[in-house]
Amino acid sequence: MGLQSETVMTVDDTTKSQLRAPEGVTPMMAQYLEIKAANADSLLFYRMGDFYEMFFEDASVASRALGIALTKRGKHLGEDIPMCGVPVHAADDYLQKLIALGHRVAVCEQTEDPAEAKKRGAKAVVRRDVVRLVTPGTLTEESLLDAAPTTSSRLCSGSRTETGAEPRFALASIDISTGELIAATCRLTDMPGELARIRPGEVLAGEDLASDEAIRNLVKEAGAALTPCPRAHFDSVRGERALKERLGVAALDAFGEFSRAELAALAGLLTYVELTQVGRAPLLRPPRKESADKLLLIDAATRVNLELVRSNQGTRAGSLLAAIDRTVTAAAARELASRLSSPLTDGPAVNARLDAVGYLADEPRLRQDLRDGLKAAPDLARALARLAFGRGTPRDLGAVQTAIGAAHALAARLLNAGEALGLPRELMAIAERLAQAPQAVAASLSAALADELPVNARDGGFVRPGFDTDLDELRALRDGSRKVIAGLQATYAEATGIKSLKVRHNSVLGYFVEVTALHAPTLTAAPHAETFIHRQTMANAVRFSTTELAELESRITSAAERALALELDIFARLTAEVMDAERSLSSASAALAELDAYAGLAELAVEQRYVRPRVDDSTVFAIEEGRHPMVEQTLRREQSADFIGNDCRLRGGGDDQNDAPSALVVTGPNMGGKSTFLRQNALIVVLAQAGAFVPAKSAHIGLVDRLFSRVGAADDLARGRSTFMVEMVETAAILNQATPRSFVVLDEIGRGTATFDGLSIAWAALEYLHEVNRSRVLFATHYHELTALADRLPRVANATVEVKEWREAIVFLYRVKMGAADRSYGIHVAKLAGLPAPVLDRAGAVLAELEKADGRPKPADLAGDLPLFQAAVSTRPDGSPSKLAEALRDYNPDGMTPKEALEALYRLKGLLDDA
Ligand SMILES: Nc1ncnc2c1ncn2[C@@H]1O[C@H](COP(=O)(O)OP(=O)(O)OP(=O)(O)O)[C@@H](O)[C@H]1O
Repeated sequence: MGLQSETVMTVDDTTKSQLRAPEGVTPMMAQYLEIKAANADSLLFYRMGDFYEMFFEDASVASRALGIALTKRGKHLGEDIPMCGVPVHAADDYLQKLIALGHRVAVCEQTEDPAEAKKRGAKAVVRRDVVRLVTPGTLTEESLLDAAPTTSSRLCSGSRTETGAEPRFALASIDISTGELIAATCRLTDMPGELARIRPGEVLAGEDLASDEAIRNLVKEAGAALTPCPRAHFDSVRGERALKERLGVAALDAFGEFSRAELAALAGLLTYVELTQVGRAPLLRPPRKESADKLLLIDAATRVNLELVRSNQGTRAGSLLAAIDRTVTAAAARELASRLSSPLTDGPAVNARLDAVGYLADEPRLRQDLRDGLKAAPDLARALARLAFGRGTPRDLGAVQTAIGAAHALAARLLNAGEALGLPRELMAIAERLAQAPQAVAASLSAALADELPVNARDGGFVRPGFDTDLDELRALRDGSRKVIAGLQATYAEATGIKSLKVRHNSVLGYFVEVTALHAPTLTAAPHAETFIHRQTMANAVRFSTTELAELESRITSAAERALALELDIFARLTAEVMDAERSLSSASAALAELDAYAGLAELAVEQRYVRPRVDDSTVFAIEEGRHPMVEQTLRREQSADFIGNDCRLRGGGDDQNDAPSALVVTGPNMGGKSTFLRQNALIVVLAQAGAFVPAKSAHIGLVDRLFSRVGAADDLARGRSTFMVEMVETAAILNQATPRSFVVLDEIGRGTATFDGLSIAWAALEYLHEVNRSRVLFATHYHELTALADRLPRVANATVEVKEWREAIVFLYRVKMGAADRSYGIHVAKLAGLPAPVLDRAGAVLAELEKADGRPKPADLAGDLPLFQAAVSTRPDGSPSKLAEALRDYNPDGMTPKEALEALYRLKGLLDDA
């Protein structure tokens, strides 16, 4: 097969030698070894009855990985064969675990009935074949594909376009569960962001590319498995030809202009899919070209920092996606996740999306009707994908039928509303695609399918009575015979005079007559002995068969078998009919998801009071009373509290006549709301350019080309870098990439090192952003010294979060106002956090001293000038004796009565508490 992954188990040399010598082995083992040798890089799930068995090294690896018992089965070359197995019905769970651990699994099924094999001789082995390879990027099982839309089963393939100073990479990706196919090109520096956006489970690369250290690290950091494939798979000519063939088109131009490298990446992808699915053709939607210049570039760290589709805990809950998702179908939730992951930079496209949201926000009745209709629509995309893969079920056909009906109903509702009001472009296009859902297919399905559909085609019974006369006849024969059998019980009971005689069925005897032991002699004696043939004696019952029963039974069986075969034929025909209409069905399914996404965003806008942002080509960023989508909802839910909206006005581009600064330096106490303010503005950019309304009173956003958001990093020891190193690497990335159209959010950068070093770096970075990058910048810092920059640089201004002091405590107002913070209140916040009083006192004293010194203190000075901890109780920050010390000095223990001494003690304690 030639596919190898570095993350998969490799077959060790002993196993290889075991795999080689098939002499003297049982025919079954010989078959196993042959199949295993052809799939040496995968664990082999070898179907035996109701189990998938694994042998040899596979068994040891899998039993360890899955925590299942390792047993033995027979001998091979004189040694026990290790074996373990998983039941077929639970195989999905085990597959999932193995895939998550980076293994690949070859699923080997019996491809003929054991009865067929027997006909070839008693020792003949049932034919088996690998029917597919399961790898992280090629999962299709519903249970494997965690229904949550944040997890993606994308398979990605990369190819390098040019070497030299700045190589570019073409990335093609497919979502096997829906057939969505995308190609794009990016620079190496943008690869981490692109991979974080696509979130592939597996990345394919030609052997040369896959051995590149930088590429391997990138893929590893993206959490995907890297699978090296032969160079020959990445042949652009072959890719183009394969795509055209699959899509039945003469040219791909209609779908976009694909570069040679993109076609090569697509070729690698399609070849691998073909190999892993062993000839079965998955669903393929026409490829979409994503141009880097049409997408807002968000690097990997920013995606994590802003929690776009996953929270920092790795869950969907807590993410921006979870906060804004009001869609009613899983497909639309996936669509929304993809829009949030890939906001646009194309103004007209953004505004077209906003038009659609705005229209539905203004039409509550229409919105409600559409949402009700969408709720009733099944997941068409996944049903189609399963049918394409040959893993479809009658219920998938039913889903296609229902979805076509829903599509037409929704199209009619939209067009009807549009007649009066005129639909915006996006909704009109959706209505047209929905109206093209193939009604003829729905008609065939509704004529053929029964009302209740089984999960499995092999269960039969899904074809509607009256649809096929042959099938009806066979069913009548089968059911008629069953009735005759039911009647036979009465006939036999009367003939023998045994009232308790029963006709029963089991899988060993088939139909049989059962009487109690007491009555058995009646049947074994004349005249009944001729009719009733003894089969089995149980503790209390005796079982007999009769020729009549046997004949009826074989009639039933053959009628049932023929009926099932007919039904399966009909199933195949219907599936083919659906697949012939694949293009228009895929388009309708995408339209359903988009409509739901728009209706969901409109619902959100109304429910959460979001407004339509004005989006244009300027470099303005003007937000009035902006809010943080996640913090706002959490506050309301958990504390019934309102979020305080804050304005933010910036203008990038570096025009010194700006009416607004290009950079804001935000200072203020810890916990005051700085980070929240910074992030909410970045999130507003993402929402607006994804085509959603935003949490604000008004918003005007000049399209942003790159978005950066960084927090002074936490240690990344897993990657072997210190806090400071991570921070500097990330800051470097921003300074090297941000443009006058970019939006940069920096939260406490530079704090990971010695104060003055950190301050100097933060200072220089801000100057550089101001002079060179000229981006829109929000810069939160605890270095108050940075506020001085506002006086030196024309486009830097200060902002601070307001607090009120109240009886030595502080109250956070969460209001951002222009100007610098007068003090930092760090010690107040430390008090809120419950630091012991002596520590707070001591910190207050050190602070006073530092402020007096107005510069960098020498540790020696501090030690010399200030009292130590032990003394803190007896001295004030200014060094004078405390009240406690003074009171103590006045006491004369010898002159006190016990009562007075006790009172004095109480007083001292009181003074201590006041301290
Ligand atoms: N505008 C607001 N309205 C209401 N509550 C807010 C607002 N902003 C922040 N908060 C509340 O204050 C908490 C702290 O805010 P945030 O983390 O932004 O503070 P910070 O100034 O960045 O603190 P630190 O400097 O310690 O990181 C938030 O979790 C939220 O509960």
